[in-house]
Amino acid sequence: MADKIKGKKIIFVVGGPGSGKGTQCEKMVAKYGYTHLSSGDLLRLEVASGSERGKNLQAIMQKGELVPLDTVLDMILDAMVAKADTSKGYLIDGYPREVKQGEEFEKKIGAPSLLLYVDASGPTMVKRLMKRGETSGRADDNEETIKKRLDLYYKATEPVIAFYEGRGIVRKVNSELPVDEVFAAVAKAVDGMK
Ligand SMILES: Nc1nc2c(ncn2[C@@H]2O[C@H](COP(=O)(O)OP(=O)(O)OP(=O)(O)O)[C@@H](O)[C@H]2O)c(=O)[nH]1
Ligand SMILES: O=c1ccn([C@@H]2O[C@H](COP(=O)(O)OP(=O)(O)O)[C@@H](O)[C@H]2O)c(=O)[nH]1
Ligand SMILES: [Mg+2]
Repeated sequence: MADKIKGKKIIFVVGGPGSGKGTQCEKMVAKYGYTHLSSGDLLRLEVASGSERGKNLQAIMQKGELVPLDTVLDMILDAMVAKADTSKGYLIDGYPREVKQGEEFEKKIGAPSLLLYVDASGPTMVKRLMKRGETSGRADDNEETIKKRLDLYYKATEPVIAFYEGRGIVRKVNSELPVDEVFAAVAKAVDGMK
C-alpha cells in the first residue's frame, strides 16, 4: 500500500501546541503545492464522524493526552495514499509526538527529508491558544487542557527534535515573529532541502 508514496518528499512539522504549525503549513501548500496532513485534524475528523472510535478519541484529546500510536499512523498512511496520485510531497503536521511514533512512521512509510521545528515560548503558545479558543470551537483550547498539552510537548515531543538533529535534517524557525517573517525562514528551509 505504501508503494504509491515511494520517492515523494516528506516534511515533519513539529512544534508546541499553538506554535503556528498549521498557519505555516497553509502557506507552504500555497507556495509549494505540498499536501498538508495535520494529525490533529485527522483525529478531529474522526471525532466529528460520530463513530465509536471517534468517541474514544474525543475522550483522550479532551484530556490533552496522546491517542494510541497505531491509530494515528494508520490515519496518516490512509490519507497519504488517498492523495498520492496528485501529491508532490507531504507536510506531516503535529507528528511525530514522541520518538517511537517517528520510528514507526519510518518503518511503515519512509524517512523525512526535513524536520521543520516551529519554535515559540510557552507563554506565547498559551496566549495564542486562549485567543484561538474564543472562536475555534476546539474542546482542547481551554486553560486546563492547554497546560497538559504543553507539559506533554516538553516531555514527549521535544526529544523527537533531538533525535532528528542527529541526522542533520532539523531546521528551526522562530515563530515569535510576524507570520510572513516566519514564513521567509520556512521557505529558506524548504528550498535548502535535499
Ligand atoms: N503573532 C503570530 N501569531 C501566530 C503566528 N502563527 C500562528 N499564530 C496564531 O497562533 C494561533 C495558533 O496557530 P496554529 O497555526 O493554529 O497553531 P498550531 O501549531 O497548528 O496549533 P495546534 O493545532 O494546537 O497544534 C492562531 O490563532 C494563529 O493566528 C505567528 O507567526 N505570529
Ligand atoms: O499524533 C498525534 C496528534 C494529535 N494527538 C491528539 O490530538 C490533540 C490535538 O493535536 P493538534 O496537533 O491538533 O494540536 P496541539 O496539541 O499540537 O495544539 C493532541 O492534544 C492529542 O490528544 C495525538 O494523540 N497524536
Ligand atoms: Mg494545528
